[in-house]
Amino acid sequence: MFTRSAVRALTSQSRLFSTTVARQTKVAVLGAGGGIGQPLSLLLKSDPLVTSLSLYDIRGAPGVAADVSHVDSASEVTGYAADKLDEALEGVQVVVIPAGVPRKPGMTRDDLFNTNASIVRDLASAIGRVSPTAHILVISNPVNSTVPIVASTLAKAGVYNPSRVFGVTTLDVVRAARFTAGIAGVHPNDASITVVGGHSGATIVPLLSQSKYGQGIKGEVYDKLVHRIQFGGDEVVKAKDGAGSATLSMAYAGAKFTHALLRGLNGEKGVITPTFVQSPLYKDQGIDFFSSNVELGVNGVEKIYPLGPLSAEEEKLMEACLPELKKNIEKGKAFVESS
Ligand SMILES: NC(=O)C1=CN([C@@H]2O[C@H](COP(=O)(O)OP(=O)(O)OC[C@H]3O[C@@H](n4cnc5c(N)ncnc54)[C@H](O)[C@@H]3O)[C@@H](O)[C@H]2O)C=CC1
Ligand SMILES: O=C([O-])CC(=O)C(=O)O
Repeated sequence: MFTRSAVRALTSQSRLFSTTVARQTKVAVLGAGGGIGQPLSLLLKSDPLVTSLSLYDIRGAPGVAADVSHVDSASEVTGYAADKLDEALEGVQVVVIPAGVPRKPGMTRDDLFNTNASIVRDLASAIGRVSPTAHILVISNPVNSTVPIVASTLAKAGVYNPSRVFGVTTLDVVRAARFTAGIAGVHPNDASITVVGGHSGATIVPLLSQSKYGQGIKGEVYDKLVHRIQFGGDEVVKAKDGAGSATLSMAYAGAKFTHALLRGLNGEKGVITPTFVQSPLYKDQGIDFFSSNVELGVNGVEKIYPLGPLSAEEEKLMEACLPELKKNIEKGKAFVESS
């Protein structure tokens, strides 16, 4: 006999992987040995839309692969050591990248740029060479810069397709639903919130006014909620006290976004979620990449939705978001230009 909370847990589990129809999809995780990479690999092993899982890291991927491969789902798992990147990328349709260093207390995501920019550039360059038509899901921070780095690296190699490069901002969406549901006293599944902009502090803009349960939250409670959504990452960095940043919730969010993309690639219609992509929405202000609701389909990005009506508070949040986002994007592009 299931308790009510057990039934709820099963229901939300089935929300993570809501489809059982399978097609042949090979997914690679680059950085599979890390804090995100390991649980993400486990979750992807359980995804019925993944038929083959290719796990790569400069350290430890064969061990993670041996471990995860014993899980009794249908997919095949192979691990690749540091010198086997090209083999890991052979024939993949989707590449998820959580490779790179995480924050310590007192650091911003931008402080990771110097280390992670070259890691992401070199991985993108290998993808462009070995699997140029793969869909690339970038988790490595700072996402506002690493996504332009991937795009510019592929463009330099002559293989860039903007429909196939995504910054994973799903953790912001997951947090927004969880935190809003906590205030409204409802299940997070009912409190879905569109989060737009980018993935760092002020560039994270939750559109609470467009949500049934978000729109009633006002005053100090609203301000605190917005701050918590924008700085949820810092909350985890502080609590981990030098041992890294969000890994488990990020693995969940990464698996959720990957599954959404696989549903779209599988031909399902109406798969819509926020993600950071090359976007026309603020192009007139010199901002080429932006996160908003995107319909995912057989080609990757099928349709980029406009933001819809914003409240006065959200207009102000957007004013703070845009200049910072623009700077982060330009920094990423300039890095590849000068490489
Ligand atoms: N997009 C988002 O919402 C989030 C992004 N992140 C970011 O994800 C990244 C990874 O975080 P964690 O897993 O906690 O770090 P971690 O240090 O635990 O794992 C990173 C892994 O990347 C591997 N790696 C380093 N260079 C590599 C290369 N050239 N090729 C392949 N693998 C390589 C390392 O060996 C390590 O196993 C960080 O940049 C972090 O800031 C973290 C949480 C949320
Ligand atoms: O805060 C960090 O550095 C990791 C991250 O992106 C998040 O948790 O949102």
